[in-house]
Amino acid sequence: MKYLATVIFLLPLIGLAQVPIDVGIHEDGQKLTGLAEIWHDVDGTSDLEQAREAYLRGDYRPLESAGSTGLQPGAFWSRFALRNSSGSALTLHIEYVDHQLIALDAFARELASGADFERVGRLSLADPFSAREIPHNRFVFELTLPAGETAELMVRFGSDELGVVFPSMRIWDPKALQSSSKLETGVMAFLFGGYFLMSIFALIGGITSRGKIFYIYSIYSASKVAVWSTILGYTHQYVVTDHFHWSYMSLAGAVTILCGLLFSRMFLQTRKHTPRLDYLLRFMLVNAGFLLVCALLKLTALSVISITVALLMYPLIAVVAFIRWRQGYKEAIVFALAWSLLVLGLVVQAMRDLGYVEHNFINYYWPPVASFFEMLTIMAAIGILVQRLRMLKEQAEKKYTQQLEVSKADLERQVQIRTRELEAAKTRAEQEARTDPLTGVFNRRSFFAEGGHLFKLAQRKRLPLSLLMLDIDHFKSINDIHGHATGDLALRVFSEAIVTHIRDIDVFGRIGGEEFALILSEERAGALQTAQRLQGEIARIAIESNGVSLQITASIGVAHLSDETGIEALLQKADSALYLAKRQGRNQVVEYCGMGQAASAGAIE
Ligand SMILES: Nc1nc2c(ncn2[C@@H]2O[C@H](COP(=O)(O)OP(=O)(O)OP(=O)(O)O)[C@@H](O)[C@H]2O)c(=O)[nH]1
Repeated sequence: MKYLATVIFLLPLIGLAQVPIDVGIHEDGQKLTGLAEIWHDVDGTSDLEQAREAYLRGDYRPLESAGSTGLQPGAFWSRFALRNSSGSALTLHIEYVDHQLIALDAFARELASGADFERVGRLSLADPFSAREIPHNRFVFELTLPAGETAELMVRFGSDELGVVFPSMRIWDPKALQSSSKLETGVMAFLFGGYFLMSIFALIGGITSRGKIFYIYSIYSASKVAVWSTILGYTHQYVVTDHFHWSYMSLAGAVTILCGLLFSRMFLQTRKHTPRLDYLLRFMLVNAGFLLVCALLKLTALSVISITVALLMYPLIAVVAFIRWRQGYKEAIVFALAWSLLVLGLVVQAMRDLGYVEHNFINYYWPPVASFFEMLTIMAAIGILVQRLRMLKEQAEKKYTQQLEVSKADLERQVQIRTRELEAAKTRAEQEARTDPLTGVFNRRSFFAEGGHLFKLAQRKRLPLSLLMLDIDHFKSINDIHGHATGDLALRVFSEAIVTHIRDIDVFGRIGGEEFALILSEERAGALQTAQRLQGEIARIAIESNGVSLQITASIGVAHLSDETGIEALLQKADSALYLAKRQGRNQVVEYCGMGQAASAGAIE
């Protein structure tokens, strides 16, 4: 029995135990504790004793993948040995290779000493950050190795219900880890500062332009700071130092995925231009919402499934952006490039998490750096979009101004035409109001108005004035025999004949039916002479009616201004003379010669 126990005890040293890793004073993190002896504690409940038993049973195997266990439940144990080959006592800092783990427990003893293992590290995400012996954003524990000693270590990597574990650790001397950590934090601070600046710029852009897209981008960029600082452990280190929980990583992830999806849908205008693909984006949004709820409720398995679905569907957005570019939306190609950068980073991360790609410095930082360049490129896409929209706006404004000027000139031209038309219409209306529509000479009202002026002038200045009343003889029979139209024609021709043979200053008008009146600024002799001349002109009128030439004559009564008070009185006198002319046989000029003249006063043949 004792022999058997000795064999079992020595077995690891003979067959299973891997060659110890030589460590010295200058350890720069290049050496890894390795994946040679790994054991999967499926339900995660085994303690050190049980892990040792599993080791002695030979259950520890090299990890088959490139670095990660893939998504697995429970815990993983790693066994390795470190040999101090420096010749003096060493203090080493052993750092977990990946971001964060739920819990890490490390035990050590001198190899082959048969001594009990001692705990050298106990790190838990749930513990306050101040509880960490080495204040580092990743799990680090300290190991002291006396000169020439080889230590055997058992490390437990606990991932709670389900998780991805990288069961290997970097070996550092404390100073090297410190300076590397400073450099790393400086680089990350630069990236976060960049995200933050982009967020602020976008916010200012949103406030000045009132563009919703700027606000979403601003939140998206800020969420990137949240998600990467949480994943990389800085939130636990600097912000939520006491009650950090793994679900905060899912929470930050859900928020950034939501923001990214909202931003993409808005930037690419998928609802309008690619409605079918937009349903997929909506599904992605619902999934991201689900992830948010799972994170809040701290449901590990569902969170992991949801985030996997979200990331698997991420490349779709680059495809949509490409389609939008093909539809003629120029900025979409820049967006497609940006999103592809992000997807590339996430693919690298996924490959690493699933154990297909080796875990190294480059693929560890690729995702946050790719994410940073994604945001920078999107910013450029927004810039191009804004520039294009501004140009379109300027062009539209220019076109609008030109059109406005053309319309204005058009309007002015139309107003001018209309004004001229209205003025002409007004003149016409005034003319029509003043003239007799049939003959075009003054009507009765304007004859009295115009004649009234002449009358008053003559009265005041004692100038001569005569008034002639003219009446076409037997006009009724012209109407009766030749028709009313011929009567009208006779009236027109008669008027024209008179107008043609009088002066411009004379006032001639139609005062009723076939009665006309003429005011002359002339003395008796001149007036009578004009009357006779007009009589002669009238007699010469020949009106063509139905092939017959029709002659007309007119009777004229003449009165001269003496002591009349108004033009009506003078007209009455002329009318008396006209009456006499009619009575005496028509076609003659009769002059009014005072009261009682009706018998014969001055008939002129
Ligand atoms: N065609 C036409 N006839 C008119 C117009 N105004 C009045 N008359 C006619 O003129 C005629 C005037 O007739 P009367 O007053 O009897 O005089 P007359 O026939 O000219 O006879 P004397 O004056 O005595 O020579 C009437 O028959 C009216 O109907 C008009 O605008 N057009």
